[in-house]
Amino acid sequence: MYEKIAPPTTGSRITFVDGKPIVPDDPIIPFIRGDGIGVDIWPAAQKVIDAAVKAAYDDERKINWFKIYVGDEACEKYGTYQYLPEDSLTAIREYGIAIKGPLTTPIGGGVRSLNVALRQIFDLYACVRPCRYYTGTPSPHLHPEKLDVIIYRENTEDIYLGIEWQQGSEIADKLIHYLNTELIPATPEHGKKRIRLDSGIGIKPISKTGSQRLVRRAIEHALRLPKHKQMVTLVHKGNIMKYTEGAFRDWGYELATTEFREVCVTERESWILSNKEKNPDLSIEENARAIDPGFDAMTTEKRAEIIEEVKTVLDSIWDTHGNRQWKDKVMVNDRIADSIFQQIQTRPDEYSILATMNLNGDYLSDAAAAIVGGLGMGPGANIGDNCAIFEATHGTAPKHAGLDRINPGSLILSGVMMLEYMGWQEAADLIKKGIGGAIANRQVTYDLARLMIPAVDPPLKCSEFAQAIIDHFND
Ligand SMILES: NC(=O)C1=CN([C@@H]2O[C@H](COP(=O)(O)OP(=O)(O)OC[C@H]3O[C@@H](n4cnc5c(N)ncnc54)[C@H](OP(=O)(O)O)[C@@H]3O)[C@@H](O)[C@H]2O)C=CC1
Ligand SMILES: O=C(O)CCC(=O)C(=O)O
Ligand SMILES: [Mg+2]
Repeated sequence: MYEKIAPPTTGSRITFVDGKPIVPDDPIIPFIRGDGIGVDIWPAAQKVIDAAVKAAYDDERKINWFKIYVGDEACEKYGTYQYLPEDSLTAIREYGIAIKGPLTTPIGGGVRSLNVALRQIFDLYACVRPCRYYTGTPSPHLHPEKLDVIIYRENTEDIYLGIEWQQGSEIADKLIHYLNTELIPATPEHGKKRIRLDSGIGIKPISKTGSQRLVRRAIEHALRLPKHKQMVTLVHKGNIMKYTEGAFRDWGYELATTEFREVCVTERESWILSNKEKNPDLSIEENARAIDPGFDAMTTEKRAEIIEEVKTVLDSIWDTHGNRQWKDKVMVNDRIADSIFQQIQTRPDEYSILATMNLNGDYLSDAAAAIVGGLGMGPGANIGDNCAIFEATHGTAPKHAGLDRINPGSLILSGVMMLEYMGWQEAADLIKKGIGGAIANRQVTYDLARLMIPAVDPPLKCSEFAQAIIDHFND
């Protein structure tokens, strides 16, 4: 079945039932070392994960690692441009859960991004990136501990579909001509707009299916959080792009108020309900005026729409959500993408799960990681219904490769996410404790060392940081 690799001779397969992994005590887990700093951070992460499993379960549980090849290492083993060999895809398909170091986006060879290709091949539609603060981590913010968010980033469409045509290519020219002469003139709202003839063209598809399955996972995750963190914020630029970004928001709300009706309340619904709770005699129109301060300046139609909204909310959910019952539900709200970048800095504690389309989530996950210590502390998971691949938020950081200096924290924390996903919480908790202990004792790599006051000099090496984490398991 495999051309150049062989699975470990001991261990069992992880299987999936209804989108959930069924994990044996001796799972076989494929790993991709990764390019660039992969040579440094993967061995460090593997050592910490193995030590945590051993410390938590002694010999009752053990991961049987299966080395597979993607990226530069794959080209060495399988030949030029063999970045993504079939062997590796078969292994991930067979064993269900994998973990990987970062991969360089190759130039040539017909592959855009190996990282994106893996997410698409296995339909890993939810890119989950938690950003939480470990005490003692240096940060440019006064209160980084107030940020504790989980980004749910759609992982298969938007720019990740990568459908675009180069400026000057035959198809780009044809498409521009067709748009300028047929489609745009046939759409009155586009008026006299025209696409410049020397444009490259990219397509931004946002589907209802893709949006709702992502938001579904985000709401399900919110339901597992403590009450005060049960909140999902739909991040979008719907004020500018109604039918893609705005539709993502609308489909998110639709899902929350249908499939999750009993357990969700939207922000606007909560205003309507609480207005009536504060003043039971409030008329529908007064309530509408209170939720929309610009009410009196609106057109008659718009006012009627808001009055209808208030009436529908009170008629349909007052019994189940009124009288403060909504306070026990998952709060679903939305924020414009540019605004959320300042909100996570100025009012971080008002957010919990941020559900985003692809591009917004890419930017937001690096920015949020910066608040809690930088990319060295930014873990991630790509989750689908039959497979999951765990990896850090950052890339291959080539200038640091092979120097045993980079921070492995991001991949180690991705390992924590993997253990939690497997239900091996005790091992995950040991690692989190170890990371907290190492940082609190100022045992850190260069990235955190240079920001600490006073600076830590010399910083720990990558491998030494891994050992320090293990040494702090039992603090
Ligand atoms: N999922 C993946 O595998 C991803 C792959 N990539 C790919 O990686 C390659 C390099 O991308 P690039 O733009 O340089 O971005 P990177 O994320 O690789 O690195 C940018 C900078 O971020 C900091 N950084 C990254 N990782 C760490 C870490 N573990 N610890 C501490 N600091 C860290 C370093 O900053 P400093 O030097 O200032 O300390 C580094 O120079 C490209 O080919 C890109 O396509 C990019 C993103 C994700
Ligand atoms: O694969 C790449 O080159 C970029 C991926 C990326 O930026 C991400 O996953 O956040
Ligand atoms: Mg990115």
